[in-house]
This record gives sequence, structure tokens and C-alpha cells, in this order.
Amino acid sequence: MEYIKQHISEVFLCKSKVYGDERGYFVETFHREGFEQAIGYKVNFCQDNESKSTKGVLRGLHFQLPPAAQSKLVRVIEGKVLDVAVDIRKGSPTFGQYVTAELSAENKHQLFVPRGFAHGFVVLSDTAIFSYKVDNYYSPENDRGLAFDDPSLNIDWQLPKEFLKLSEKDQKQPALEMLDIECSMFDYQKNLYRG
Ligand SMILES: Cc1cn([C@H]2C[C@H](O)[C@@H](COP(=O)(O)OP(=O)(O)O[C@H]3O[C@@H](C)C(=O)[C@@H](O)[C@H]3O)O2)c(=O)[nH]c1=O
Repeated sequence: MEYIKQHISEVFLCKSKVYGDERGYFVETFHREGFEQAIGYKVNFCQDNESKSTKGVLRGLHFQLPPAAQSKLVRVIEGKVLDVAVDIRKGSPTFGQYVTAELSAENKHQLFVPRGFAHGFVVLSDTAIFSYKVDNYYSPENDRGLAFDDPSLNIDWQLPKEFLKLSEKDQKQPALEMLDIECSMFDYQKNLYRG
């Protein structure tokens, strides 16, 4: 597995080695020791999630507040998505900036999204199955969102806005400037994103 630091250096794109033969292929999708060595700290993944969506579905941008903050290791097992991780750590040199990655069943890339990032994706293929590990359990009372179309972020979701399908909740998420208290719960100096 290759772990590639992104321009926000706590975010990693993970590329698996795919062994193809006449039967099909084999791939390691997670190797704890290698993963922790690459990112530089321990992450205790405790829940695996899967969702299926149709083209144009946009889920996000989501995060959970401490003490239920989550790191996520995300991948696609059917179809193709554009995945986005926005840095919401107060005091971070890359605050408000984001990383994007095209994740597909074909390229088998994974994105590691640390705590202190709002995460979302849009489906670019007819359907997509999204699969991910998280290192803290689902906590509806700590579940928060950030507007996918916040002009201060200016994210290019690669599909026309009228084509996007969002949950009711995600159609009215707040802009980043409204999330000052939430962002300060991910203070960069305190390294809180390291769990
Ligand atoms: C996320 C989650 C949802 N649920 C339930 C709550 C709800 O009834 C239903 C659908 O929830 P949501 O609408 O929040 O699902 P969804 O929009 O797919 O939420 C996910 O979006 C992506 C972008 C993420 O980054 C994830 O962390 C998660 O927030 O599933 C759980 O039981 N456990 C979970 O871990």
C-alpha cells in the first residue's frame, strides 16, 4: 500500500497494490501497522459503514464533535465518486481548504480523513457503493454539517447544481463562518485531530 500525503498533510490518499491473475484480482484494503506507520499515530477503527447512492447524490459535508469526533478511511466498491475533506480545525494553516479525490471501484483508492475535517462525496457514476471505517461510534447528538455550497469553500462538485440530490438535512447546513464554536473544538495547536 502506498500512502500519499496530500497538500493538507494530515490527509492521505492510499493506493493499494492490485494482484491480478486469471482468476480475477487480490488486494489488501487495510493493514493497521502500515497505515499507522504512514500517518504517524494510532487510529482505533471501531465501526464499518456502507451506503449506496445514485448519480448526483451528494452526502455531506459531515463531521461529529468531540468526544465523538471521527477519523474516516473511505473507499468505493461500486461506481465512482468525488470525495471531499474540508479542514475545519481552528488555527490550522489550511483552515477552510479542502482535498478532493476521485475514488472508484476501478482505481481502489482510499482517502484517510482525520478528525477535524468535514467530509462529503458526490456520486459521478449511475450508482455507487461507499464503504468506510470510522474510529468513533455514530452519535446523532454530536452529528454536525457544513454547507456543501458555502461560497467561502467554492468546491467544484463536477456536476451542475440542479442535478445534485441532497437529504433535507444537507440542504440547510450552515456556512463555515457560522461554525466558530464547533471549529474551536478541533483546535489545531492542541493536535485534537490525532484522537
Ligand atoms: C452515519 C450513520 C447514520 N445512521 C443512520 C441515521 C439515519 O437514520 C440514517 C442516514 O443517516 P445520514 O443521512 O446521516 O447518512 P449519510 O448522509 O450517509 O451520512 C454519512 O455521510 C458521509 C458523507 C460521512 O462522512 C459519514 O460520516 C456520515 O455522516 O442512518 C446510523 O445508524 N449510523 C451511522 O453511523
